[in-house]
Amino acid sequence: MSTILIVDDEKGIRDGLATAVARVGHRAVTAPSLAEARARLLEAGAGTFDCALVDIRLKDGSGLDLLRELQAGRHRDLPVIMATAYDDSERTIEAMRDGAFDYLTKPFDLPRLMATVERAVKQRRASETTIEASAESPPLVGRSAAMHAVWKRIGRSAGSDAPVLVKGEGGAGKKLVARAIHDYSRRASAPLTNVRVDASTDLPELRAALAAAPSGGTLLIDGAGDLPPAVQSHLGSWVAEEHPVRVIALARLAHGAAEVPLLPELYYQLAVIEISVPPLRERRSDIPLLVSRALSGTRARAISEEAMAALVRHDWPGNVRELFLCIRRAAEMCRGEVIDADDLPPELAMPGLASEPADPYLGLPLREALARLERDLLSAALRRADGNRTVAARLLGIPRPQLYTKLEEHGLSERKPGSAGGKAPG
Ligand SMILES: Nc1ncnc2c1ncn2[C@@H]1O[C@H](COP(=O)(O)OP(=O)(O)OP(=O)(O)O)[C@@H](O)[C@H]1O
Repeated sequence: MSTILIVDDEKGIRDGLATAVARVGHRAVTAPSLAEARARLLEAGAGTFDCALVDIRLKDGSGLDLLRELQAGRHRDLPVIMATAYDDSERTIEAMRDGAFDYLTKPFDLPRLMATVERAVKQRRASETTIEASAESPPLVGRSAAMHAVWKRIGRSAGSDAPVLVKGEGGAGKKLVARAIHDYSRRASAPLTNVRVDASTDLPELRAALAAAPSGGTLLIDGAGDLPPAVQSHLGSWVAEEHPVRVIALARLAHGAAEVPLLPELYYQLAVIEISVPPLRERRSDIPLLVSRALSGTRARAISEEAMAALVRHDWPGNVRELFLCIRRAAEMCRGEVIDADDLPPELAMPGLASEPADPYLGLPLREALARLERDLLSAALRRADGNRTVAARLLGIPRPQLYTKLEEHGLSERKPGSAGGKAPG
């Protein structure tokens, strides 16, 4: 039996967690505040607790402070799982950097939480150096599970000096990730030097750039995958040697590709830590947050539901950069303070037009063409949502009952997602 320390100021959550922990055969010790948690830890021996589950926002302070105290003291081997009700990239990164075992958001997915507790109990992790907090918070936005995984890797990388390879499609946010690693590392007050390389970079140029890297800081090599093979090979040998600078390399993936175009001898030197920044189409739940970020600084204040649905269903081949540009342009186009669907480029507002020739609609009376377009959109949304109607309604930006009515109207209610299509009802 293991003993789990649960620190949360909501009684319902404390009791619920204690019951869940007891159900899998562990003993729970609960504390409603930081002060009580400190008291429990003070009276306990170093091996008393096997895992701690700590809420980040407590009435009498931050759970992160407790995490740091634990890491610095005799309980430094205690795996700490941090929890918060907020989507908060900054604190996720801080928590992971400062040695949290894992980080979970509320409301808890109980099976996942218990699996994490089990992992923590089994695998007491080694202590990590506590690093002074960096004053600068990264401008990274995201609430998807995929981005949470990225925050965690940033946090882990920030606590290490090993080379990092950040890969992802163009505009996905690789440079921002690299900056966050630097800002949260103990090198934060030293310079972050950006060296942009490409297919035309030759050996003398690369040598000069590497020789100019200031010691103590971080060297960002942007475009490592585009270098000619002989130059990649030289870079690989250089990274293998000791240098007073930390290397972070960025490699751009072609649209839809998973592999980085790097020679193995360079790849294995760089990818000691590898971070993959997912394309925006694989984390559509981040789009609304990114849109609010993009709106700040423009004269638009908000975005209509219809326009947001169009943004969420677009595939964004240019990723976050393309989304930001699109919002800035739409903000210029819009008449009032709210961006509407017709302020967006036509291929976003009417996706059928972009992916299919206009012929199926041309030549039809307008009412019939619109009905056909609506049917095509419903089919496409169902296909993209794998038949899940709640998701399809969200993609289309309409309430679920309205989706049911429309599916009924178009004779699509009984169809499987893959088979929807064909002619509009006459
Ligand atoms: N998670 C994010 N939160 C806020 N802004 C983001 C995020 N990801 C990307 N951006 C913004 O999107 C733009 C592109 O990001 P960045 O330059 O880091 O991409 P990249 O992957 O390095 O692109 P490329 O390979 O084309 O150079 C920048 O304006 C950046 O600020």
